[in-house]
Amino acid sequence: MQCGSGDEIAGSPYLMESIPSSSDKKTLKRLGIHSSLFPYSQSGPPFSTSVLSIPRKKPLKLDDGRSNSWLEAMRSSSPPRKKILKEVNIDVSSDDADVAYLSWMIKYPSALNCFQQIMRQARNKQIVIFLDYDGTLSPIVDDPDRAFMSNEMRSAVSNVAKYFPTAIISGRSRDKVYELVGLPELYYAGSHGMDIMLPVENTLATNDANCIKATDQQGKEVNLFQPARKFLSMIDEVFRTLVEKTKDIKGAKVENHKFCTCVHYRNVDQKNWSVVGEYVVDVLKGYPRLRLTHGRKVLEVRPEIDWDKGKAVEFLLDSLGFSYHKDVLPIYIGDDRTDEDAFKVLRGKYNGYGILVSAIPKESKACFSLKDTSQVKKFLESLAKTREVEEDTGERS
Ligand SMILES: O=P(O)(O)OC[C@H]1O[C@H](O[C@H]2O[C@H](CO)[C@@H](O)[C@H](O)[C@H]2O)[C@H](O)[C@@H](O)[C@@H]1O
Repeated sequence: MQCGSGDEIAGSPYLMESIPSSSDKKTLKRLGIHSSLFPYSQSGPPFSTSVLSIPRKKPLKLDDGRSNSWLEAMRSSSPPRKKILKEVNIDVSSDDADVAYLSWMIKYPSALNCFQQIMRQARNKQIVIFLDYDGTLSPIVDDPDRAFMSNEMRSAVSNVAKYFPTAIISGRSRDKVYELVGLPELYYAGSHGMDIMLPVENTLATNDANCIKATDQQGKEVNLFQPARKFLSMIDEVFRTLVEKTKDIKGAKVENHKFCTCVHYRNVDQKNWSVVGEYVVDVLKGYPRLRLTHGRKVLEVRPEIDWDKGKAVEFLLDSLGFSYHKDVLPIYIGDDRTDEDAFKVLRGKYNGYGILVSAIPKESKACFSLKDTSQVKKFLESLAKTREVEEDTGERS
């Protein structure tokens, strides 16, 4: 089965060269984020190293190469393509951009073009679908409160869930993403996987110390797996401090996602990005058990626990009874750096497929790509249709 580079999944995509992004460097610099906040080696792909750890006692510095990579990652965190090209002062025609995108697709082929191959690989396996929300099911918009998914997308997701276990894994709070998606038949994980809702019959979750019983939106008893429970009040405190700190920065918006909080800078004048970055870093100096990551024009504060979207995928697969890797083909569709943790887990352990949603070339651990949310919808529709036909013709029962 082909994955990315056109070779077998095992190994080959890693042999490809990274696509460097100088725009990210500039962005982080503008955000005033300090290099000592970024303890990871930058020799690998930028996404997999996108976690900022707040230093315990070290002074903050901004002057080594590592911070530049982090800055680059921040800068490139948002299409549209034309704007990005303008931001990095590259004089390219759209033809050049198209060529760059097409070359990138050699490594990350379209999941639509490779659909038959994906289905062949799924033969005799249970497909499990994982979906990110923002930028995957809903287009990126300026106001996070208005990031709605279309009814057509909702029905595509609902159809897929008729045939395959389907989970949403979002950086938003679980309640918020449930409200936006509104499909009770799905599994939901909010706060980057730190808040997972499972049926009460799920014994794996029931036996875990991080698990509590609760009721869902329909009043049904459920298990909630919340590995960062003890950080609840700390996150709330940081949220309130960040709201206060950034209240005079026009366009800054702070969201409370229960187990993490974030500061949006999408609508902040670029000359003030460094102020936003400095304020967040300043606040976090008082909280050594929290760390900083970033998404698309957003700085995210979360507990420094060994948990991310990748861990959430593993937990959900185990909980749903798919611990035996050969029986399952997990597919994860996402657009964000935080989704890279999940892509990595899928590749490494399950021979599953990460699909990156991106209209611009980006280095990723995904195997395939889709250009935008409309292609995501098409892919989901094809999955449901294919399985429906297979069941109708008795090819699969
Ligand atoms: O994991 P996700 O479901 O992708 O959530 C990640 C973040 O998504 C939201 O922010 C992003 O989308 C907004 C609406 O399109 C956009 O305005 C913002 O710039 C993006 O970063 C959400 O508001 C964040 O809290 C999530 O962490």
